[in-house]
Formats: sequence, C-alpha cells, structure tokens
Amino acid sequence: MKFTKMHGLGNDFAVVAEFSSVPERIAELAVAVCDRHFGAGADGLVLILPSNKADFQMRIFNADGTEPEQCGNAVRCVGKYVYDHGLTDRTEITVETGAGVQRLQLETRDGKVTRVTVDMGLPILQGLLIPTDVDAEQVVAAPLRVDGEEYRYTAVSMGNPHVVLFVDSLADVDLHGIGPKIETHERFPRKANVEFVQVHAQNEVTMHVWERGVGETLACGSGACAVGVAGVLEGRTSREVTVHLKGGDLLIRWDENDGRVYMTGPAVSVYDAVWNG
Ligand SMILES: N[C@H](CCC[C@H](N)C(=O)O)C(=O)O
Repeated sequence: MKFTKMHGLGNDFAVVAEFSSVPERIAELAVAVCDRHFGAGADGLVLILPSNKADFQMRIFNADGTEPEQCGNAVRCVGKYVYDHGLTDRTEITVETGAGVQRLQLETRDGKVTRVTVDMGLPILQGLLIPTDVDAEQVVAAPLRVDGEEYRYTAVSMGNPHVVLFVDSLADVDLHGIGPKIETHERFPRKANVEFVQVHAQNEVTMHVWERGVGETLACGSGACAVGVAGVLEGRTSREVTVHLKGGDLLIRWDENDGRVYMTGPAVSVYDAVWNG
C-alpha cells in the first residue's frame, strides 16, 4: 500500500489514495500504521476515496482505530494531496466527510498547495446532539466534576465532539493527567476531544489539545474551530481569532452572516512511502 506522510501543523497522517472503497479490517490497519514504534507513526490514517456527492471523499481513522466524523487538519492535507498529484486542477474543491460536504479554497505557490481555507460547516450546540448527556439548547460554561475538582466547560460539535475549557494559565494544566479523564467522562456518550485555552486578547488564544482516540496532538483543526465558537459563546473572544497551537497557528472565523466556521492553515507533504505491513 503506497502512502504519503503529511501534516497540518504537526498533526500528522498517513494519506492513502489508492483504494476505491474502505478495505477490510481498516481499524487494525490504522492502529498498525499509526504506531510510532512498530509502524509508520501518525495521529491518523486518511483515505481519499471517490464520492458521488463531492469531488472527493475523505475517511479518517484515529490512531486507536476509531473513525471520527471530522478532521480539520486532515482535510487540508487532502486538498493539498489531490491538487499536487494532479487529481484536480481546480483551487476550489469539495470533500465529502462524516460531517458533511466541505468546501476548500486552495492557495498555491509554484504549482503546489501551501495553505487551505476550509468551510467547516455549522457548529452543533444542542447538548444532546454534541453529544453530551445535558438536555439544553447550548452547554456554555457548564460545571464538570473530575476527581473531586470542578471545571467549567463549553461543548461544541464540528461533526466531532469537543469540550473547551478556558484557563488562566496553560502552564497549570496537567493535560496528560486530566485530558483522558475528560475525554472518557460519562457526561460524553461518544467521548470527546478536550481543548484547554488561554486567552491573550479578543482575537488571540493559545490552545493545548487532548484528542479523542489519539492523545495529545500538536494541533487539532476541528478543535480550534470549537474554540473559536466557545470563545464567542463565553464572551471571551471575537468571531475571528488566531489560535496558537504547539504546531503553529490557525486562523478561525465564525461567520456572523452564514453562521459557518472557516479555518485557514497550512498543509505539508513530508515523504512518499510503501507500507509492507
Ligand atoms: N481525534 C479526533 C479526530 C481528529 C481531529 C483533529 N485531528 C482535527 O484536526 O480536527 C476525533 O476523534 O474527533
């Protein structure tokens, strides 16, 4: 199986475009390919497939083999892959994902994609649809008890569930301690991605992320979108915000006219390889 190692701000993927449908035992393949020691090493395995609803279809599998509905950093890599490999010559394309059909705007230099703007769609805010076990129109600055301590969180789905917690200082957060406990908290029936956020200004935050099914990653595109929405809902940030992640920056805009969330960021291709597993 040929694959291309790609990343969006260090959130890295093995991208495979040779299948016409999802192969058998894909979860096992994802776990094996993503293993950092016994495999190629990646946060996820991404398949680029044909679609009858969009120009292409993306299926993504986390390092633990689970299949999320959405992945912002991966869809930017898909946009880069299909243009750079001549599968399209258009710089405006559509990609079918588990969160719906997403529109991508590709920025190119010397015939290669450097940055991508993705219409990540409408955020889902109803508690039971995120999903959480909270039956409310929105879950904003809600209490959450973990190990006897009370946290405040805002829940947002971008197709995949996110729990956003604003803190005074990220230096005080034990992400590897508290992250998995919130990820698997009973409040979140399909688990959750966990984003801790420090606000620097109305249009600038720093975010650290513990991803569902992966663990800490250097960046999370859908998570940054959820942070952009949660910041507005909690009255902490404006509708356009630069999100600093360990792997770099994303620009997020929650458009006040169409209510959709737009994410702009880079996509990088590292190497091509053959999987012998
Ligand atoms: N682990 C996530 C999927 C990948 C999301 C992230 N890598 C992104 O860029 O959006 C989940 O289970 O929902």
